[in-house]
Amino acid sequence: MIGLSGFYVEEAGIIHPTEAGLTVSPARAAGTVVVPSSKSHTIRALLIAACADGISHIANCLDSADARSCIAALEVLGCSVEETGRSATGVSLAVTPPPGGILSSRPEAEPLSLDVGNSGTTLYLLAALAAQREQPVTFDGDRSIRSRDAGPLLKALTEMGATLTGGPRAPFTLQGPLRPGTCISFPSPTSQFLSALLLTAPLIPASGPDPEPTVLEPQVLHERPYVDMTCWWLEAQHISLERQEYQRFIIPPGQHYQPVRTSLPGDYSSATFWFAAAAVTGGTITVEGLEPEDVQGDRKVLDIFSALGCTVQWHRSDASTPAVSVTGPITRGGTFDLNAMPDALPALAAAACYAPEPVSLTNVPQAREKETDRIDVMTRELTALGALIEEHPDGMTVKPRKATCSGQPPLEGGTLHSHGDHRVAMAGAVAALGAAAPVRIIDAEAAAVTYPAFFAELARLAPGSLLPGRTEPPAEGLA
Ligand SMILES: O=C(O)C1=C[C@@H](OP(=O)(O)O)[C@@H](O)[C@H](O)C1
Ligand SMILES: C=C(OP(=O)(O)O)C(=O)O
Repeated sequence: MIGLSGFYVEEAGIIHPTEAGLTVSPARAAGTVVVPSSKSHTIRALLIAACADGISHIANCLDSADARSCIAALEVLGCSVEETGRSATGVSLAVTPPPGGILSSRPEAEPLSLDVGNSGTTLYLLAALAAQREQPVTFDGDRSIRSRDAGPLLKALTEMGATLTGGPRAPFTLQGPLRPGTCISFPSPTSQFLSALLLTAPLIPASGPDPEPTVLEPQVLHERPYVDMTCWWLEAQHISLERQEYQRFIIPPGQHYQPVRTSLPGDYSSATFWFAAAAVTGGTITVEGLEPEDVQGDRKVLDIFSALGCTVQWHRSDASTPAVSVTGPITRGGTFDLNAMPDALPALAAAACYAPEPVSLTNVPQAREKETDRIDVMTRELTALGALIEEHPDGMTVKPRKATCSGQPPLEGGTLHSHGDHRVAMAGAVAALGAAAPVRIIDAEAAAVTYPAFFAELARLAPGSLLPGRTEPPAEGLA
């Protein structure tokens, strides 16, 4: 325990908000930060390891609520997951699948219940894998998970042979086995449905010497880079797969996963909050831990900050790890298609409040189907702080207020509710850095879903932004 205050409790480098919420005061953000490991890579690595023939050793796995939800679900399926090391950005894990693997089971075995917490990636990807088991497995999660529609994925799995009870939202129960040789045409408004079937199809047992492949034909597909990430993992696993762009995937059954032995890169979606903090406050933030050429689609947010007039610079030398700096402020507006990077919407919406020209975030209807309806929630919460936002079915336009043009802070301060969404909580904190007065963030602890150390890092990078020792936000003005 480092210290206790009216606003937060800091323990082992993590700031826990008190019940009153966490108050973020206007402050300039600058400095260097190492971001935590990628959530999307971590969950894929863990799932592949859980299905592999042998023990995996995965370095720099994300240590966050979503990652822990995935691990807990795999443990219920019989995996042993042991921490073998720890760094500032992640944990090293040894993953030992149960004898026969997590996909084998007897039909008469007791049904199992998995709680995926807040993790949609775990829910969808693991539901498809577990649908191969002959033992029924029930999936459930928190309120947000119970509101997310898994219908198209569940329908595809039943067409492949699974028996479904409940749905289309959690809780639902799946019982296998799946059969090879089906051709499935399905909408994948979240790329996670396609990723789930791509990870599952190779492992379906082959029936006979010349088994028919599984053919996947997604009809509507958002977030293509996440599909590329899944295919990147399958390629690393030497899985044979024939692919026609994003239209058709032909996957022979009877394949196997090998133990994973790798170290995972940092998370571009988490880094986006620091890029946005630099853009809002006009400081320079250097982010370490990211792979410049990684398959993560949110890598492209750097192009957006550049188009908004920020300076983006990669620092690469043989002697040091790569780092990227973003320097604000935002000097221009623009229109940006976020279809490939829906998770960037909350941070970009917060940063857009500080643009001198309109910023439109478009073609991202699936952002309404995340932990919250992020288009609606970000519009409402930023508007309550003084922003001028027009909501569209597939995005939003953030307009400059007169105040912005006259040099006044564009946001007034006040209260922002995260609605339990980690990215809304962190985006709210970023928005607060440039406001005229402090912003109290309700449910700030949601940040722990992907970035438990976020507020501790904010306190370090933006001195004065978090005020220990007070029980109420200052009535007016800068603290
Ligand atoms: O496949 C993945 O790892 C993810 C895909 C995206 O979700 P959706 O496909 O639900 O949009 C993204 O929002 C989520 O953070 C991770
Ligand atoms: C949408 C997200 O995650 P998930 O779908 O895994 O809950 C996210 O992290 O923003």
